[in-house]
Amino acid sequence: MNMPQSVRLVDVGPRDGLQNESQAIAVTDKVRLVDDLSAAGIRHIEVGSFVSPKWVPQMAGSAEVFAAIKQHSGVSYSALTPNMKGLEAALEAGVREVAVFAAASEAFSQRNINCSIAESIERFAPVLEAAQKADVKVRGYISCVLGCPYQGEVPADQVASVARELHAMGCYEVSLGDTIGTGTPGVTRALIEAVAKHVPREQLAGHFHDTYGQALANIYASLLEGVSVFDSSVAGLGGCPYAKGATGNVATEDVLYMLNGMGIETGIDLDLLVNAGARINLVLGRENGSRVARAILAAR
Ligand SMILES: CC(C)(COP(=O)([O-])OP(=O)([O-])OC[C@H]1O[C@@H](n2cnc3c(N)ncnc32)[C@H](O)[C@@H]1OP(=O)([O-])[O-])[C@@H](O)C(=O)NCCC(=O)NCCSC(=O)C[C@@](C)(O)CC(=O)[O-]
Repeated sequence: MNMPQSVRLVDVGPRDGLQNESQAIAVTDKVRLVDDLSAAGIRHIEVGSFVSPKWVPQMAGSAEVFAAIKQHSGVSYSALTPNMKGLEAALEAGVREVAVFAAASEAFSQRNINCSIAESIERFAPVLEAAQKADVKVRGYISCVLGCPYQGEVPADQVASVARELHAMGCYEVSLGDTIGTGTPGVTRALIEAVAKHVPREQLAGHFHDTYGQALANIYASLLEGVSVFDSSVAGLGGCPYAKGATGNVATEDVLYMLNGMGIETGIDLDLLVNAGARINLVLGRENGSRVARAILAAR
């Protein structure tokens, strides 16, 4: 397998990162974060979610955020939509890319979206159909691909089967989520091999939380398997409201530093990205979750 020469980083900080914050965050701060990320050269930004505000209150203002961000051509600004209600709200807000989200674990599916895996796939079918009619791209997520906070081990075959369904129903990319960050490089490679029997590697993405400090190693393992799209959060923002103790996604700055060192192209400016992370940390009163950013900021 050839190592990819370029990588697309999807910054999920404004959504996966901020969804977990209990303090109120002003729309202007969310907008600033998205605009800072696009200015740093991020070409895919997950801006928010159209989900129940009772379940995830922090994402309630997503339509306002979409209305206020500066949208640049060549940048995809996406949002989560778990059902038709979410898709309708996203379309009304002018969103051009959405994501449906399933799980590979029944227990997590129930806690996260209040239905079984099979029911979630049924709910997604009209979302895919309506999105395609509106010429809106749909990405698919699978949570708990390398372990579940409620069920423990998750068989790779189960992940592969959900990935096959999402791909077959029209998701242009399937993002494999290590929600609780327990995966290690060997199982990551085995998982990609199992899933790649059903979904081409060029249509897979890795979404690693860094709870156990394994995310960069798992990204390297995924690169060896030919995966060239990774989700990450600037400054390592976030966690997951339905996975107790989960820390944020791997920090975008840390992934970028590794890719730069390997000569892999991303189009992202590390210094501008560090500034974006530093600014949102100031707003949140939070310590920077990126080791690379901490080192760069200390050296400045
Ligand atoms: C999926 C539902 C809505 C089902 O929730 P439900 O309660 O089963 O839905 P329902 O259809 O019975 O509706 C109940 C209420 O929610 C409303 N409702 C229904 N749908 C919507 C909507 N789209 N937007 C706004 N409101 C909505 C609906 O109108 C109704 O309002 P009420 O009559 O009670 O006032 C709920 O479980 C939910 O919103 N869950 C949120 C899940 C979520 O956002 N989780 C975090 C993101 S996933 C993630 O972080 C993992 C990922 C992707 O990053 C990968 C990884 O790392 O693993």
